[in-house]
Amino acid sequence: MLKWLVRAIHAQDRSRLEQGFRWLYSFVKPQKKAIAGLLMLSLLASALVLLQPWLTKLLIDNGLLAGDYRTLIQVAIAMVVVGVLGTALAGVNRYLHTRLSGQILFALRTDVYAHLQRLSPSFFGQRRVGDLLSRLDGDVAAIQRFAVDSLFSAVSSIIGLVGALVLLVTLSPTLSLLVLVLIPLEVLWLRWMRRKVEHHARKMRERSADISSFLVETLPAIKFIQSTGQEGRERDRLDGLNSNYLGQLLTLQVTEFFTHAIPGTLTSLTRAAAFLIGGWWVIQGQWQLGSLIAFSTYLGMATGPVNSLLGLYVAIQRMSVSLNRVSELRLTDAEIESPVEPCALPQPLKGSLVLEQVSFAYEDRTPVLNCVSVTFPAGGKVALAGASGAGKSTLIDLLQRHYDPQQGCIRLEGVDIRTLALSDLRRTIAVVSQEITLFRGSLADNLRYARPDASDGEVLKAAYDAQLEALIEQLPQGLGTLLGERGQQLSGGQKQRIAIARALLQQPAILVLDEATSAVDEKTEQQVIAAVDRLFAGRTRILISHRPSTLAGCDHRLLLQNGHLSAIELIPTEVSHAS
Ligand SMILES: Nc1ncnc2c1ncn2[C@@H]1O[C@H](COP(=O)(O)OP(=O)(O)OP(=O)(O)O)[C@@H](O)[C@H]1O
Repeated sequence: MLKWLVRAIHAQDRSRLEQGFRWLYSFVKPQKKAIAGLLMLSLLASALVLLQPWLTKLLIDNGLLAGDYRTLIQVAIAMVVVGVLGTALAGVNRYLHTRLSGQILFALRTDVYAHLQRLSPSFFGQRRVGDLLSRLDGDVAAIQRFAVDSLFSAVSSIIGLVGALVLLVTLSPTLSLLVLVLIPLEVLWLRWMRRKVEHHARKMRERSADISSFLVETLPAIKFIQSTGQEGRERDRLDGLNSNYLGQLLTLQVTEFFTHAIPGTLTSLTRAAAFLIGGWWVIQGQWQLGSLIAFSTYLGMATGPVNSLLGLYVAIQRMSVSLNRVSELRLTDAEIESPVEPCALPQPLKGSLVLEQVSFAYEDRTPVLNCVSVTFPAGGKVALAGASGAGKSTLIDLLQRHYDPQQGCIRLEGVDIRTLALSDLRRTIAVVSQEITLFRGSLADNLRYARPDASDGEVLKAAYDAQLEALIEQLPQGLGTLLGERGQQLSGGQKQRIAIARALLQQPAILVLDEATSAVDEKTEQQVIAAVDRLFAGRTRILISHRPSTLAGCDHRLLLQNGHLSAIELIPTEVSHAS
């Protein structure tokens, strides 16, 4: 079944699509019972729909034309009962269907999101956020719609088609031959059109991703755009992107229109032919009027499902485009994985870090670190200096395993960090970097981000230690004040101190301050560093800064230059000295 489906789609990368379908099926499978229940309801609903024209036939032939008023009343009551039952069933169906759709949609989206969480910064560096958004949102929804809606549409179409065909043949086997001409013609047409629809659907999703990317990029930069007076240019860019999208949308609409219009016209022609032939028989007295009306209704009911079954083909094409785009994300391997059986962190953890012959280069770039060996002694306060772009932040990224070195090894307390659980490693080394991440929520929520279980007292103490007292007093609801999106109402220095308070709460064995106090004045910086020294006395601290005053109080000083680390002052190291 799967292989047939993949072959039918004519995908370029069949194995990826096959994997995509398997993935999709793993979400549909647990809902088997709910799906079976809904299918039963659909079956009942379809049977009720099929019953209506037959009741009309009985009403005309056995009631009206036969002059039998009793039958007329009975059929009319039956029609009301069938109508009410059908409406009730449709309501229940709709509720259960929406619930099932939602459950599958959210499970799919959470799964893709969880996979993205495992990918390294280099993946996100190469991707546009807008494109990721459109895959997580639009494409996942398109896949879910296919998985649930199309399944039910297919089942009710098949029931409708088979039921209508049986009733057509019952009413007139000869006239039913018309369907044999109609269906092959429709199939031929739709086979021809399907590639065009697939092509235009893919293009349209790409244009939509362009708009999302534009908005994601420019909305956070509105202030910069205003300062540089480029509002008009950005509006023009958006106009351009909008008209590209509209152009593609219209092309798709026109293609889809013709895809469905021709089968629709063929259906009308067939019905007209049925009326001409069947009508002649009625005039000749060879057939009953009720039968002709019922036949014409069933003919519409038979061609409807044929159209939607063939439309399903188009839906599969479109869904396969989305499934491919989502599969591409899902099949991107995480470069950094937690080991299957991680080593336990040595206890008590003193916090020594050793780099042994570490070399690292970003893809296709010159090496940032070249055979670097160095020890960050447990409990020491080490300054890491170096020109902008020398690779200081990269070195810190290696410590937290956002990347792995191409050569050499990094040891925490003598243990290769690649053998540790990622969560243990990252909990042990807290990094306060230049870019501060703040989320929607209160100041207290943001402070306890890395330690959600911290008590109010602990949060307040960490905030005071990070010199946030003045800010808390100034905010209308103190720690409970909502910070808004990305903490835009805060100064750079305030954000930095929030990040330091977070690290204080986390109580890591190793604390890295990567230009973490660059935005505060020197006096506040001295106070923050003094608090860090007091609270982290005996723990390993690595300070990166361009300010001599920040680096002055360090036990050891290192200079990163041209991929090599040299000691400004001697640091005892077990492996070799700073190379
Ligand atoms: N994701 C990346 N992909 C490719 N190259 C990168 C990436 N991140 C950084 N680089 C490059 O690696 C080099 C080191 O960058 P890094 O950010 O580590 O320097 P830094 O010493 O921390 O600089 P600064 O003091 O300005 O923060 C730079 O040349 C930078 O352009």
